Amino acid sequence: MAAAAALRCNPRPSAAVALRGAAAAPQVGNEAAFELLVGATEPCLRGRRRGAGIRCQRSAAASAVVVEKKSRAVEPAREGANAGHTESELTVVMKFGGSSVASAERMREVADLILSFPEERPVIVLSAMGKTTNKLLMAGEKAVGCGAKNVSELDELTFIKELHFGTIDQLGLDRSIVSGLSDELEQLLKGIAMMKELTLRTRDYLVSFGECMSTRIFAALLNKLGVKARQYDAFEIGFITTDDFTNADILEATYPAIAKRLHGDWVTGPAIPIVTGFLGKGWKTGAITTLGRGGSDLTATTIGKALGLREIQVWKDVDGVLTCDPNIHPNAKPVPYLTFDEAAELAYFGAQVLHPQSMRPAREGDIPVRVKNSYNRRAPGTLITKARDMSKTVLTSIVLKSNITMLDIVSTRMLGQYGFLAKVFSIFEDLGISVDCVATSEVSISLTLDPSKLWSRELIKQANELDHVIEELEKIAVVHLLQHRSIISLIGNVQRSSLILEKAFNVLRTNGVNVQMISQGASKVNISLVVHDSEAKQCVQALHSAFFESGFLPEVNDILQDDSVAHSNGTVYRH
Ligand SMILES: Nc1ncnc2c1ncn2[C@@H]1O[C@H](COP(=O)(O)OP(=O)(O)O)[C@@H](O)[C@H]1O
Ligand SMILES: N[C@@H](CC(=O)OP(=O)(O)O)C(=O)O
Repeated sequence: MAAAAALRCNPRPSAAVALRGAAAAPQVGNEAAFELLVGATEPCLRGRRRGAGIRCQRSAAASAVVVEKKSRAVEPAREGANAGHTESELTVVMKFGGSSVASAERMREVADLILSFPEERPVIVLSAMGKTTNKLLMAGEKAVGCGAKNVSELDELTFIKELHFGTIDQLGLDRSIVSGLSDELEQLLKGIAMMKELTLRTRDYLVSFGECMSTRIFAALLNKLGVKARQYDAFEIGFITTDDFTNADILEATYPAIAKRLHGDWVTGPAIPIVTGFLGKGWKTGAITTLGRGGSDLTATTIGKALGLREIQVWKDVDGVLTCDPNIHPNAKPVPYLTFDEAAELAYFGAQVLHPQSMRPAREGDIPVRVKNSYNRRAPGTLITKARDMSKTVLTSIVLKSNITMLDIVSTRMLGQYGFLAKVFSIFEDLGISVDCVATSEVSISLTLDPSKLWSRELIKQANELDHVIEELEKIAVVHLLQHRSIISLIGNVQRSSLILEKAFNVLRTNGVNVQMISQGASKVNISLVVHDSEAKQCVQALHSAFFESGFLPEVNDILQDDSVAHSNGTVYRH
């Protein structure tokens, strides 16, 4: 890990540039759109400098792990069709999640959506189709115990094959695009069945088939439509990660590597890059890694920073980031603007809509992120930028993270007061466990364990690991383990914390809820309240009604009622 850390170098902020709106462009025919997409002759003056995000020095070690191999790429149908138009640069990255590309019909829709922005030269990042990742994981779990001869009959494998081959048939494409991968997948499942074991490394290899198949199908579709596209597996073009299977971190060497590859290919033969989201390559093992569930958002922001693009767009199945999870409250409303800090906090504390780490490259590269709805293109979505006018903002969004573990740690006074806090945190450091919410006094600490780390390492399931933490802490303290707790995070303007807390506690008292811990992050955008799981949903619903539906935040409602959205350069367009 020390060597991995050495590969990182400090990101530099890049100069802000004017934003051009992603206003709905007039529809054009596919051929015309193709010419516009890949054939514009003028240099991209409005965009960012290419590779603005790649100034980091590449160490010898980093160079050694950069993968330049070209393989498994679907070659464009019209190679060379735009020779002589190589001055243009890629402008945006557009990421489409599993729900956006869940079927043949959705793939057609997404192709049409991309072509409706003929002025853009996009990099496309795709997730696996629909629920493919879940199905692959389930197939792997079942394979462990089903015996090699029964693998072909697994419902999940049948589902995955039918989904992908069915989509190919409906789109009029050639089954050979994914037949090799489909065979390889079945072989892998047989291997798992024979070994009776599914390691984290094998899980990552297993789930990679989802993105590898969806991108091949989509690239072939665009090529069939006459729009030159080229498929890329992220792990073959320089996405270098730590070897933390199922939750790998992107290493700094990634930025220059992917900028070189994507830009280089674009210049020599323009074709829309279609890149697998979610996947990388472990720098030591050379094996396929994944970036944690929902990791395609991070793939997109990494590409945005690497290429210094004008904008990063993440297309979802909701009208942007909402005031709370729509599954908890059906009246959740889109939030028009967020800062990177707000979005990062929101994602970190459990809003499924964005990957927890995805804001980091965007913030480092100062590249605006737009969250849009691929099912409702005209909805303005959410624009996430470095700064925004917070003067009228009180609360932006309410986030719930359930089933977290809380520890109450009270000193036995064996150590001095100074030593106590240091010792407690050194135990977490030694065990490699992050904590998120913390409240302390001189002799006691309440804390919650980092949910994102818990998910990836399945710490709760691995009771041994939790026991180990407690065992170590009990050498210096009395420890109470409190499970089935929820963190309710109030994301907004903590400069107005008294107002937020007054309102929130009023609501909670009215609902008879006792808050077990409060923590106000140094980031100044988040107040976290810990309550029991059994009360959490009801609390979020009551808080949402009080803050967003009762006229308490008239200025927010004013913004939401206005169907216009302002861009960060101050221009406003109407839908
Ligand atoms: N605050 C929130 N705003 C928007 N969506 C949210 C929020 N919290 C949870 N969600 C859920 O996140 C989903 C979108 O995220 P995700 O499924 O990862 O999208 P995709 O697969 O398209 O990338 C929505 O369908 C919604 O159910
Ligand atoms: N397919 C992966 C990666 C991903 O980003 O998916 P989505 O964009 O659909 O959340 C997952 O399900 O986790």
